[in-house]
Amino acid sequence: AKSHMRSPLLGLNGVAAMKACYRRFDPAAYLQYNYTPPRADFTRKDSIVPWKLACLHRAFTEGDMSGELLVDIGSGPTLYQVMSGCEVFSKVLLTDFLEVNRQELRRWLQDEGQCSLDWTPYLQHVCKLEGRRPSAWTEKAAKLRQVVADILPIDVHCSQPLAPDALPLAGADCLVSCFCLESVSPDLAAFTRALGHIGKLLRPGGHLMLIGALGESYYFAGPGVRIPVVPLNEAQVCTSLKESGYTLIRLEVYTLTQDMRVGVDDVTGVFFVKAKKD
Ligand SMILES: C[S@@+](CC[C@H](N)C(=O)[O-])C[C@H]1O[C@@H](n2cnc3c(N)ncnc32)[C@H](O)[C@@H]1O
Ligand SMILES: O=[N+]([O-])c1ccc2c(c1)CN[C@@H](CO)C2
Repeated sequence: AKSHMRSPLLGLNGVAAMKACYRRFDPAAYLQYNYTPPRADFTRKDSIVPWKLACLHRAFTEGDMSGELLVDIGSGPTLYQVMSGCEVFSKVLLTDFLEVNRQELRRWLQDEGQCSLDWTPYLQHVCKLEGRRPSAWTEKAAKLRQVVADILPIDVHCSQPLAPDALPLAGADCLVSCFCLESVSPDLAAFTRALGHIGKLLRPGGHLMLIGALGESYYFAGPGVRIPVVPLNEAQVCTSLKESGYTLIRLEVYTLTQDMRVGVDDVTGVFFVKAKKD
């Protein structure tokens, strides 16, 4: 007899259910949905990706950074989030939960084979933000390939998200994390716990750059791959940061215009946080 259909997620705890969802994450589709026009349109001032790159550029270059090691938490298949930081820190570690994403990053970094997205326009845009001519993008690509030391597995729901020997004892000097915590947590409490877990990877006085979704309850990570998201508002982000031992330096918010809502999620805004670990 046909075994009755059982939802694969029933009976799993919230974190396990989220991990089951991520088994269907499709890097190429994810990049197509979020990192091509209109959301990544460098000819438009109101496009989301240029806004994110401007926030990161300012945060990394306003003179309060120190140290050598930058760690990106939940990198996914994207590199934009370290294109400013790679000029400030001598060592960058990328991390992700899924091997398919780590493979995507490795393909670009080892400059071999077809990548799912051409990062050239991103490199050129960040060069422009740095006052360099866009043709310097080849130098920035070389810089990025030179400073990225490794691409590591990570699980932000573990109290120790990385392998024990992944970081120096003192911890990282800076963390960046974009659209990870709220997209991998079953609820606000788990989001806040994960924020605390990654905080343990950061040295006291180190900085956290956090980009995330506001008011989002789901997103598609491929055709029919619907992933639940913890819907956050600004106040919850600030409270979670405080509860997890960070001091807020700056919070900036981007509100999506109608044409940025392309049907791949129900996100209403994007937050950028620069914070310092107490
Ligand atoms: C929405 S994507 C964000 C990707 C990228 N940082 C960006 O800015 O677009 C969320 C990422 O979190 C990763 N992820 C899923 N579960 C995770 C976990 N338990 N710990 C850390 N990362 C996880 C996924 O593999 C995915 O790459
Ligand atoms: O507009 N964007 O640049 C952009 C980039 C990535 C993501 C979103 C929006 C919204 N959904 C999240 C996953 O929860 C992923």
